[in-house]
Amino acid sequence: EEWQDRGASVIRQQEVDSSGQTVTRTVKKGVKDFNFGRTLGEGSYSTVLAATDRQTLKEYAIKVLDKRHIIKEKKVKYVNIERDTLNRLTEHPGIVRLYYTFQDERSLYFVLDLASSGELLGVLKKMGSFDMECARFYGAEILDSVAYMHSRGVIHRDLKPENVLLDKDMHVKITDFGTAKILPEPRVGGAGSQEAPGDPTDGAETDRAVSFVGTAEYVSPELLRDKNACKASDLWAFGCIIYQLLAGRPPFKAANEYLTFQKILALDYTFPDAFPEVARDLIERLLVLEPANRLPIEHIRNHRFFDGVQWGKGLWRQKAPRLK
Ligand SMILES: Nc1ncnc2c1ncn2[C@@H]1O[C@H](COP(=O)(O)OP(=O)(O)OP(=O)(O)O)[C@@H](O)[C@H]1O
Ligand SMILES: O=C(O)C[C@H](Cc1nc2cc(Cl)cc(Cl)c2[nH]1)c1ccc(Cl)cc1
Repeated sequence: EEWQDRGASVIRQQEVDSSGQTVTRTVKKGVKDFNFGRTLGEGSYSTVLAATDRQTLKEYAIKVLDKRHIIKEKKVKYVNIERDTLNRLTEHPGIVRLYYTFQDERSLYFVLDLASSGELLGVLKKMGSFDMECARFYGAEILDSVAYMHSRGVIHRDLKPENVLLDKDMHVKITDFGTAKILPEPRVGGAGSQEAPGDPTDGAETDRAVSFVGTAEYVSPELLRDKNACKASDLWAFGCIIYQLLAGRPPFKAANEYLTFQKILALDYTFPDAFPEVARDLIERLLVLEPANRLPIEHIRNHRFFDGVQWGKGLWRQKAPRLK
């Protein structure tokens, strides 16, 4: 039997020895337990490699960060936020799972689920755009994953097709939690415990200097206006993603970031001709300037756009639709 202390790299294994005694061995996972393979990609502060556990032969993605670089670039906070956030999000198929973290003298290591089919953005670019069946399936898996994150008090804050990875069966694995926000535990019975998703008191960035702004095309108006991100900010990004899956481009895109921000604040976007009406209706209820007026997740699940979707385990067990 094997259980592991979340996030630490300590694994305890129980075995029964020859005299019938139960023995618990403490095993520390480290670099030498893995065979490293091809490079899956590079980040600003990281390299992600495919790797195989030499004992179990299980395949992982290992994100390697250079300590000196992390310290020099003042990214220590982001690395520890990524670790703490992933440690809270361990029970959902749509979130890249963190198995262990460890370090050696030079580097830090995140041992993660391997998402071997790359980024949703890459697949979307290859297809041009998705048909309604594919947009509905990927929209549903992303929404189900966001609902789980929010239920665990986590706001992603940088949802976009690059951060939606795909596993070998073409199911969603959301990644990149270094810029997520972990909401303070709601006070039991206190005024704040009835928070609405768009309620600015729901643990939004209270410090004056905003610590993080997402990616221009998906940034919410409240983050641009009041420097406050809330759960509903992820629903704004979700609306942008659904639009992009069907249109092949995001709703707010201009020649530079400043002009993109102007379009967002002015809600200046249009739908291409022949854009499916049921998708248009959903998007119009998500791309709403006032966060509290955006459709809450339970209402999104019941929207006509998702008619026919089996929510829950069925969604994750079914075969992903063939991209056409
Ligand atoms: N679990 C994973 N499985 C497969 N590929 C991954 C996984 N995690 C990241 N990658 C790929 O590795 C690359 C680097 O990812 P990483 O998260 O280290 O940096 P990033 O977030 O893409 O870049 P930045 O740090 O600049 O935001 C990305 O292109 C991503 O597609
Ligand atoms: O063992 C743990 O889980 C806790 C450590 C905490 C930690 N040790 C660090 C050392 C350095 Cl130099 C930089 C960062 Cl960001 C560091 N973060 C850790 C190790 C590896 C990773 Cl990927 C994240 C955090």
